[in-house]
Amino acid sequence: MTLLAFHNVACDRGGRRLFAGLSFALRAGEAALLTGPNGIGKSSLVRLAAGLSAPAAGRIERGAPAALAGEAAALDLELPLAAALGFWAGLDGTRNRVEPALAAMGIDHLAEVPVRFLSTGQRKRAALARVIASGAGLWLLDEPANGLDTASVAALEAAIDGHRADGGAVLVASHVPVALPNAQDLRL
Ligand SMILES: Nc1ncnc2c1ncn2[C@@H]1O[C@H](COP(=O)(O)OP(=O)(O)OP(=O)(O)O)[C@@H](O)[C@H]1O
Repeated sequence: MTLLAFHNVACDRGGRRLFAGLSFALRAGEAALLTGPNGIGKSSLVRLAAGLSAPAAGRIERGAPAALAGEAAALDLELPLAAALGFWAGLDGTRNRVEPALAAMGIDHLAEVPVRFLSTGQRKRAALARVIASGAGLWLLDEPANGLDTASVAALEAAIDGHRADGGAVLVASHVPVALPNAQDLRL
């Protein structure tokens, strides 16, 4: 089953063409690592994959719901962490996944701490826990290792491995090495 496919996609931003003719597909269990210099268009590609913007040319297919972890954590700063994640999980119908997601990212001890008190790395881990708890088949992770300590990068890698083993697919844009066994290499 194909979870994400780009067919001859072009992307324009601010009236400038960032890339064109891009085709790739992610099937169940697959991953792609997206790399390239600053400003080349990695985040723009991830936004296209999420359906947050439209391609200038070509076609994008999604075969499963997508969950995006980008620059902002998109969590209510005033709520305790578990409740902030629970808000999204409630919309996704996956409240039972919040606790295991917190544990997967090693932040279960912070469940009752308001999001505004979390450190940069803890917020990043919380944003990743939100994706893990979403139940979405397609994970779109834009610089997921930014601000993470070594143990948290390992936790992220383990979560990705588990998601792929469950038939999910993952697109990761990263400047920092993230171990993604047998991943497609997408270089912009
Ligand atoms: N809303 C926007 N309007 C106009 N130009 C934009 C907009 N968003 C991004 N751009 C431009 O599009 C280009 C690609 O940006 P993008 O964020 O996709 O790059 P990136 O490869 O993810 O970079 P980095 O490695 O620095 O995160 C940049 O030149 C950026 O200035």
